[in-house]
Amino acid sequence: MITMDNIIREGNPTLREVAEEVCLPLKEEEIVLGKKMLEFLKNSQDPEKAEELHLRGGVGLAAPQLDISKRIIAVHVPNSDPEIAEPTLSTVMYNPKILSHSIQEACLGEGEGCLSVDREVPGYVVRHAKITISYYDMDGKPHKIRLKNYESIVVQHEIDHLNGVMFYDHINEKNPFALKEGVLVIK
Ligand SMILES: OCN(O)CCCc1ccccc1
Ligand code: NI
Repeated sequence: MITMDNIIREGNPTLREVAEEVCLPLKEEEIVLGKKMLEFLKNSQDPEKAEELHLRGGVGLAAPQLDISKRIIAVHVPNSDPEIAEPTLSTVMYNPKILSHSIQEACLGEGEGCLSVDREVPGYVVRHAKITISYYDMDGKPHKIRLKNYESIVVQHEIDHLNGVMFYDHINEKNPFALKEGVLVIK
């Protein structure tokens, strides 16, 4: 089971590498890794398990954060409506790729954090508002989906990890809360 001890922190060079694509058909160990990454996210969002295992809550995780430089990410985004148990996006993505994106940009109103960054880094992380991505799932099945709002932001944060990019690389150093005209601020 993955715990915080398995997550490497900023300063580890793996976080600045461009990760390798995985080959199809997926190796058993790559499928098992994906399942463990998703399990970690679910545990991190379960109050009892998170406390018991000392987990920071996470909605996404990328293999390089486990010191595995492969293009594998997991996302588990709960529904913003607490009445709805079904997550809005819960999957493992192999070789995720942004095929196209909106001109419009967006950012989270509260900024971003990262399980590999043990400090607050205030500021707007401006990203594409909408993206169309392709990826393979754990069964090796190809997908092409469009994402917007919070899900789009999370997946871009994770794909950044596959390219050695950290969220604070996007923050305007001079004025972290500078916002160009028309950028959508997601609450
Ligand atoms: O890479 C995963 N991670 O460090 C956990 C936090 C994920 C995340 C947090 C804020 C906005 C987008 C994504
Ligand atoms: Ni991160």
